Amino acid sequence: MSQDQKLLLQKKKSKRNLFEILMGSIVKPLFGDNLTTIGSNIAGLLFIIETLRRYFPGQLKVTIQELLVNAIHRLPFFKKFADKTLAFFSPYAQIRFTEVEEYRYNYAYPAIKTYLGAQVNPQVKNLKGSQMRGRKSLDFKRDDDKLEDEYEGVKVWWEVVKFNDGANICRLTFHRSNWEVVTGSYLKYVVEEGKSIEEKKKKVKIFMNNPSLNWEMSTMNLWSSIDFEHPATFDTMAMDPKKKDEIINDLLAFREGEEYYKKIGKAWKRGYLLHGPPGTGKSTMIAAMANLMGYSIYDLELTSIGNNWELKKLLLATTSKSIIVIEDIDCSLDITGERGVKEDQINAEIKKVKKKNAVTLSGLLNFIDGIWSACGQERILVFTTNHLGKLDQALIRRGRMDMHIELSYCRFEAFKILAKNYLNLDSHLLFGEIETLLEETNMTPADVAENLMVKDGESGVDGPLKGLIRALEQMKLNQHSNEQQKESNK
Ligand SMILES: Nc1ncnc2c1ncn2[C@@H]1O[C@H](COP(=O)(O)OP(=O)(O)OP(=O)(O)O)[C@@H](O)[C@H]1O
Ligand SMILES: [Mg+2]
Repeated sequence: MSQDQKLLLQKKKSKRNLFEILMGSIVKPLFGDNLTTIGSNIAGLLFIIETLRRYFPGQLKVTIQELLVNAIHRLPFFKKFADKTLAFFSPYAQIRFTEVEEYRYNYAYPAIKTYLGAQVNPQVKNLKGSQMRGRKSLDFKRDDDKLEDEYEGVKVWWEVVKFNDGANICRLTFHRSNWEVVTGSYLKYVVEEGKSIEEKKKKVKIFMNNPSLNWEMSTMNLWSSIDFEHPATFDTMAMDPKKKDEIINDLLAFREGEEYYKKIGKAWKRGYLLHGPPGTGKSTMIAAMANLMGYSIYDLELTSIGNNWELKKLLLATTSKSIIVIEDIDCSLDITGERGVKEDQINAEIKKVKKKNAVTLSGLLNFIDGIWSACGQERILVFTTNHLGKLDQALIRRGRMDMHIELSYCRFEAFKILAKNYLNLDSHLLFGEIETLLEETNMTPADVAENLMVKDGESGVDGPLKGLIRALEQMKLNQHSNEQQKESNK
């Protein structure tokens, strides 16, 4: 027999001895004198086991614990008695985290569960494995309902308790002498760690508001969502690199800005107004923003909302770390009329339809200034428009929309990014000619991109580049004849 085996045997023996001693002291009197003493002896037994459990929460064998807990739960009187007495003398304290606390969802609960689930190492015996859509790797989660954790040399014990009615709690046991560490920094650490794990796993989603006619009483039905899988990034955005860097830096500073916003006493929100002709990349930039920040998008369709109250309700149901988007703001609500813009026949028709829509400019402004500031943290608001001049100044003044971003026709700097994306080209003999033509015409990045797509049967890069030159020359001719036409009409 090896030295190790001997030691193990010795350990086992000593454990059995302790158990026998304990049991002996109880069993003997238990069956001694008469039956009337049995009740109090059972209580004594339970009391001792419960004491052991409380004094050695981590060490006691699970089977004994379960035996004890089951026995105690079947005997409410003893449980109450043991609980009260032991709570008084026990050097251990417990904190319970329930999913719902005073009728409100307890956000610490899922964070704690995520933290506990993430404590995976080779010593763990029970794991859960899963693979989410779009992921290559498998995820493993701890599947034990008990966990011993250590933080700054302090030992604590977690237990996830599932009740028959479906409610779950996470229970933390720790020595009272560690009260400061546990309630001060440890729990903060656990919740933050859990939230950051959730954050990393979170998939970016796009939410669309359901027509208010379909709403039910519950707020769950206000928005429908799907996974957001748009491939656009700032790398692939064709625009002036300096302007691009400015926007990226602004977004990143916003994300890291919690302390700064607190210091200056402003709500942690930022508004971007994207304006420019169709096909210049406004919607593409919103996708790039979402991918850069890892924020979900709430695509707000104002025309399907009945009134300002519904707008409020929708906005209050958005989560933090999100981008709330209102595309084509000039077409979404009747906010241009106040400025007396001349309307043509078609616009007048559209206005008639819009009149029915009761979301007003003041409703929207109230939201930006008031409710907007009150609803949680970290939100970005993006408006897009093709017609900056049509918008009411009140809506777009600085402070409401912090940054105005103009997306415009494709010039050479933007073209180089598209040439890299579509043809993997850094330079080419035809670039010079294209540069001059792009300066002389107004072609959108969407049209340039379309021309750079390699057509069926084409190989190499010359075909798409020459195709682009032809399209640009044609555009130049058209622009020229349009100008001549205008001149002759004068
Ligand atoms: N600046 C750009 N960089 C990269 N791709 C672009 C850019 N602008 C347009 N595109 C391409 O053109 C397509 C249309 O662009 P997008 O939908 O973003 O335009 P938009 O400005 O939102 O137009 P609209 O005003 O009509 O909504 C995109 O799918 C994208 O491939
Ligand atoms: Mg768009």
